[in-house]
Amino acid sequence: MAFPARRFPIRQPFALLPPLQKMAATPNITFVTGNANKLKEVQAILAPTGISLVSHKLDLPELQGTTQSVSLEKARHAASILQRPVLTEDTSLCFTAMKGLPGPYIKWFLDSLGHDGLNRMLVGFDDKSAEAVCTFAYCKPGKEPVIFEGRTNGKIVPARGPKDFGWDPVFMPDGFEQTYAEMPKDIKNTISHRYKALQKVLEFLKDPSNLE
Ligand SMILES: O=c1nc[nH]c2c1ncn2[C@H]1C[C@H](O)[C@@H](COP(=O)(O)OP(=O)(O)OP(=O)(O)O)O1
Ligand SMILES: [Mg+2]
Repeated sequence: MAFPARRFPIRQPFALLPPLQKMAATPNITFVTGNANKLKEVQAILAPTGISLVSHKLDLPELQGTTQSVSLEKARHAASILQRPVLTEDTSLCFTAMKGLPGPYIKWFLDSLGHDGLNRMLVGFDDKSAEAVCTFAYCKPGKEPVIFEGRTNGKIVPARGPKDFGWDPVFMPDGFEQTYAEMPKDIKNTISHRYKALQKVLEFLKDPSNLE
């Protein structure tokens, strides 16, 4: 008997992470980002929790430094401008062969070099592996932010799939034959760097004392 084709090819057994659970108390969270695609993914991942997300578009200055320091500073800045608790997020793409670069500077590399240029950066290296890193920061005005990180390993491949979200077409997560761009959104949203970071954000939000 022929088995139906998989909706998404899997190279090795891969456990999808569980959808996030509904929360008892559902706080209103102000998520500050200038990126509409990030916002859509965060809303989709949080939908089962009942959390309502108020989004605020601010063009925040991004200091140079590690992913963590960029993220901390974005959150401090947003909380001080809006004078309310905020959630911000910074995304890095780290090439192993380049010891973690472009990292938090991926936005500028992608803007200048495009998908093809990101592949060309690795032409001289056998190791095409990369790590997608998502760092959320939650900050109350005048307080120190708390950060939550999610990481997904994969490799850099020639662009495949829709080109509407950043470097999705050139990132193929480990265990899959499809790039982030090719796979259905509901699959990306259960394996992604963003999903894993949001799991940790939710653990934190479950404790009401963290929100006071
Ligand atoms: O899941 C993703 N899949 C593919 N590409 C992605 C993803 N997530 C962020 N990206 C892109 C957007 C930007 O080119 C860079 C991160 O830069 P990053 O500063 O975090 O984002 P951003 O400036 O667009 O929005 P924000 O206002 O939240 O800082 O990687
Ligand atoms: Mg940014």
